[in-house]
Amino acid sequence: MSALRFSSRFNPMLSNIILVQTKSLLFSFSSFSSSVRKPWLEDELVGYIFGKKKATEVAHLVWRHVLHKGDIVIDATCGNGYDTVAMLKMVADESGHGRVYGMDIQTEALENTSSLLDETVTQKEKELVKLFPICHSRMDEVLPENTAVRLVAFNLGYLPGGDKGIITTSKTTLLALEASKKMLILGGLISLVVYVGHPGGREELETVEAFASGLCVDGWICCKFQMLNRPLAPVLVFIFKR
Ligand SMILES: C[S@@+](CC[C@H](N)C(=O)[O-])C[C@H]1O[C@@H](n2cnc3c(N)ncnc32)[C@H](O)[C@@H]1O
Repeated sequence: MSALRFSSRFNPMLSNIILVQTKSLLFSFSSFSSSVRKPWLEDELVGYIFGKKKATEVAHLVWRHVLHKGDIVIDATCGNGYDTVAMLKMVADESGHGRVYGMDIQTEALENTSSLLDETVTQKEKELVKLFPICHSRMDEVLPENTAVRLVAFNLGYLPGGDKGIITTSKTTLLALEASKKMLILGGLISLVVYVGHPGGREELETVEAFASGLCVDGWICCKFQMLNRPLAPVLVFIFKR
């Protein structure tokens, strides 16, 4: 596993130091998804490195690099719906193709997601979203058999503004990762934003890392983005199926 260090010495105002542990750099994704250079992706990564972009923004940019109109995607943790809306915008097309299968164990989260969809997308686009009040470990039960999934996204932890006691857990996250692995098509991505500041968060990150580290190099590219001097900052993990 290679490691790159980006230090803030180019700009003394900035204090972030980032460790990028990767079996291959993020840019390797481009050789599989498109040969066209995407300067905005570079901008977002540089923004993240210099503390101007959030982990979720980087995740959305990476999704945009992988997704096409008409794709089928899974939001494994709908929460307040921001990720659902972001991925819907990337896959929805005029002909009504593209699907977002969203799930959350809290009905409050699904209601928030539904309200955000009402506010931000058209009724036709909203019809492309299917929401399920279930644990993401059961995702294979709600998707039609042999569905070709391009993206499974996890934004782990608790519902912002909700009950902080209801959180994702290592056990069900691992089961959901195993299910995602089976459903993903070649060129697909499992994307995780992992929070470590709450009880169980660090253990959950270790579970995610162990899962990703165990995938064969021939079939998968697995990388992690982590702030070194902000130990409670969210960690980004991308698992790309070659
Ligand atoms: C950090 S929030 C997600 C934020 C969301 N993606 C957004 O854009 O607003 C994490 C969500 O995961 C949900 N969750 C917890 N355990 C879950 C499970 N086993 N299956 C599905 N969702 C779960 C929580 O209810 C919470 O709404």
